[in-house]
Amino acid sequence: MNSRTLQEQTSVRLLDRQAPKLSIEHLSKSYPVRGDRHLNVLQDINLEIFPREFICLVGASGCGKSTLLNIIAGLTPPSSGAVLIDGRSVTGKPGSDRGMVFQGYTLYPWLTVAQNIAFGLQFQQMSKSAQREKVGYFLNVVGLEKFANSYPKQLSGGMKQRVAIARALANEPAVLLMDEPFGALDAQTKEQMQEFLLELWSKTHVTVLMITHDVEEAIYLSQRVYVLSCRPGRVQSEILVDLPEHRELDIKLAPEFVAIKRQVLQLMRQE
Ligand SMILES: Nc1ncnc2c1ncn2[C@@H]1O[C@H](COP(=O)(O)OP(=O)(O)OP(=O)(O)O)[C@@H](O)[C@H]1O
Repeated sequence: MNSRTLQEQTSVRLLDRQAPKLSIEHLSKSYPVRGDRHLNVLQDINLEIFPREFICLVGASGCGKSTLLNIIAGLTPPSSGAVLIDGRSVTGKPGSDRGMVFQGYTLYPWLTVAQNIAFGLQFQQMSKSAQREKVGYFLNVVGLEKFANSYPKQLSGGMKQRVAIARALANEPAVLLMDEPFGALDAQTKEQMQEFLLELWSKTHVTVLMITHDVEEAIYLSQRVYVLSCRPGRVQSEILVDLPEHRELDIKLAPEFVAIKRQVLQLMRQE
């Protein structure tokens, strides 16, 4: 089986002396429900993401994946526990250290592609020419130079998500957080976007945490997959995706890929 235990992976990292980019420590979240009862959505979540890792989080619907990502992004407060980026606690307001891409298209319809990408830059102390240069760079990275002056309604779903990713990356986040970014796309566009995302990740070296329902997508994109159990959401297991870093779509048919997929699916069924 192409997986290592958590202890084995941890010892490899200790040898590498690598500090985590993002750490979640003993994080729990509950929502008040009727009367004085509480719904425990997340319980004692602990996870670590190392610089330049691409990590996916999978789990059944309603197990708290979006809640966890929203807490990391600073959109929802945790009930207890901490989120650390580069060792510093960041629980609180959303910050440019955490770029977020959602499933729904969240572009500003009245702004052009270039203006959407530039949106966060105007709040930074950056000259207009530096902003233009940065927008040009990210338009190039996501392959949309020709659409700089188009409006979101003139773009396909995949193109809109490229713009959303470029907008998040332009703020140079420490971690890129993605919540089912390709969930609304048809199967073919989704595969194109997966290829695009892997290429982008190898170009930018950004650290990524992505939520997906799609186990195949999680394995294709990531180095490790966290499986969340339900009610309350807990880290049920962590699978190492021991596949070459450079991946073509055909790898999804390889026996080692299928073996990891079987392992993840079995873990998800166990819970
Ligand atoms: N603001 C809220 N108040 C009360 N309960 C909430 C709130 N937000 C989420 N929940 C509950 O928390 C649980 C987890 O929701 P969440 O959206 O995080 O799950 P998920 O794993 O992302 O689901 P899906 O995969 O279907 O998107 C659900 O039972 C949901 O009803």
